[in-house]
Amino acid sequence: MRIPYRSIIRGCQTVQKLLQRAFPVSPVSAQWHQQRLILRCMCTKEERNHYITTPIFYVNASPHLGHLYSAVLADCLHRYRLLQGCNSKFATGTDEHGLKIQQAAEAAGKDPLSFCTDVSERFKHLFRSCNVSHTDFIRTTEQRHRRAVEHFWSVLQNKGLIYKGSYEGWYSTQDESFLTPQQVGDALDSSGRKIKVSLESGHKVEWMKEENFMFRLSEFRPQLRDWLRGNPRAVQPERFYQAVLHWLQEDLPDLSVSRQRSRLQWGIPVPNDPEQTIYVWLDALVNYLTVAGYPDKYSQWWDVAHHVVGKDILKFHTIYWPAFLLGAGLPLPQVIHVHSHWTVGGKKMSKSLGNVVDPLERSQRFTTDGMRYFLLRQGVPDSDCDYNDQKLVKLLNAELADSLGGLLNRCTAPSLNPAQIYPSFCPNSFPSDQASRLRGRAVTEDYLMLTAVQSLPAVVAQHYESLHVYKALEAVGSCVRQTNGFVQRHAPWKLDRGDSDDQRWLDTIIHVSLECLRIYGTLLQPVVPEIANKLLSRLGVQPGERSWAALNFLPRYQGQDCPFEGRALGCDSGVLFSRLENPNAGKGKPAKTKKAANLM
Ligand SMILES: Nc1ncnc2c1ncn2[C@@H]1O[C@H](COP(=O)(O)OP(=O)(O)OP(=O)(O)O)[C@@H](O)[C@H]1O
Repeated sequence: MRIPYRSIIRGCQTVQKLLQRAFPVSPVSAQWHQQRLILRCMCTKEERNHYITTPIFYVNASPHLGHLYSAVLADCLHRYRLLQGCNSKFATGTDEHGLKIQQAAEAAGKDPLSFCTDVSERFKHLFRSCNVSHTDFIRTTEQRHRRAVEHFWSVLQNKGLIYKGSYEGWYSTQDESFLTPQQVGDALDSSGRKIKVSLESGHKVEWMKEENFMFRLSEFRPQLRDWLRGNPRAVQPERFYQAVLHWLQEDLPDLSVSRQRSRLQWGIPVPNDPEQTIYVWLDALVNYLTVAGYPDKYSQWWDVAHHVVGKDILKFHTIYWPAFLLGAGLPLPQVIHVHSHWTVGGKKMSKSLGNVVDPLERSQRFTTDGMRYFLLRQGVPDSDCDYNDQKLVKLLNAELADSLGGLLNRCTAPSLNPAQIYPSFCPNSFPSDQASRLRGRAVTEDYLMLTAVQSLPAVVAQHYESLHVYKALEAVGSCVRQTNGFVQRHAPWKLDRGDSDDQRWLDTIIHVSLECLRIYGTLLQPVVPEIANKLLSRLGVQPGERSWAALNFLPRYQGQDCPFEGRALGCDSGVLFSRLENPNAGKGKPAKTKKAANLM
């Protein structure tokens, strides 16, 4: 049985109330126990496998920032699952068939396969450079995929769901999409000629009339509605779920699933009918099954599939794809996570429009983790986000260089930490029981900070799971600010080292701050793996001590042993994140570090 995360949280909230009754003097204790409970429940045996996919990207041109965004969102979810101790399969790849590619290859004077190989390699290179840790990269021109598509087609055909018919209507080659008359409007092309366009994408459409194979999509409307009504979290966020339900109120005509071979040669031929080529979207969507192992052994992964897709392909993933799967008698994806678009000057960044930001060049200029952090910190699944270099530099300097990097500098600076160790925690200076608090040196804000950091893993987990990564990063950022405030408030550099009480308090301040940093570093691994590694290595946290289960914040406060206390810090490999220059001031060279300035 799977226990949804929300039920765990609700259950934990009930348990928290009971614990608060059991530990009336220390609400923090109750939270500590709540967190343990959540950590233990996180990855139950039944939830061990996860299969995460990005869309496969169309290779009609080089990758842009929007593609990298889809990939790092999915990568973040995959890395988070691994941290939880789950088995996670993470697939991405390239979509290589269709008329657009046939035409692009012709224009480039190349044969389609070498054209595809060339662009596919660019996607692979980008993902490698940006630490996208996919476990499979599929190309739809591979033999394993052709076999899966042919099998899938035969299953649908044997069930009587595909029939030979005649399609007449509007078609957008640019979107590889069929449109109803209501989805089409008038426009003028660049030379002022009247044309018909898709109202949604603005791309040109043409009237198409040809004999081809049709899929009985209309039969699936009731089943699709039942699925969505019974699974209100199947499409997230909510606004996209509502959009799909709305579409399902309208007519759902049967769908053409092949093109005449005379028009489209670059694709998989329909089994037993060499005059027809399989529709590129049916071909592309089956990639998720191919990677899971279809048609052989696939249920281990297929039963736990999560798709991450842009809103431009919502209909394909929430109507066509589930209908094909229902037709083939296969389970539906668990969740379809939808995200909005990166825009430039308010317009969707798109290969066809050419208004693209080169993600490779930007990640070289602003670092890989800088780009990952910016995309995940600013990208909001529900609404579009405009890309801007200045905004990026400002955000990275404030949050990674000054706030997080500054905190690490302070706590590891030889001036404050001459022994370069994880110093001791003194329970008398920071007592956990209410009665002794007046005798300690910690103040109310310090206790509030502990409570915030204590509950941070559960907060972050919830946001990672729903792919609201920006909310997770907001929560981490707020705790980092509180920890900086803690250090600033007690100004350890002003304490008298000759006084044993002051020295114990100084050590406690540093111990607590390092513990906070350890939690931040562990939680940030899915977003900024290199920075998190640098931070945790500097703290002396070993690779085996970086999992979700190892979070266990500030055990000394609970009277337990802390494995880090007294341990030597790792070596100093420089500032955590070098400040970037404003792109207007110079061409994005790393600015002088503010290491000294960050110290006090
Ligand atoms: N501007 C964007 N912002 C966020 N994600 C995007 C953006 N553009 C594309 N994507 C991601 O890439 C997926 C597939 O995009 P596709 O390969 O069609 O790129 P495109 O630039 O939209 O191409 P085209 O302009 O040829 O339609 C989208 O579903 C989405 O996941």
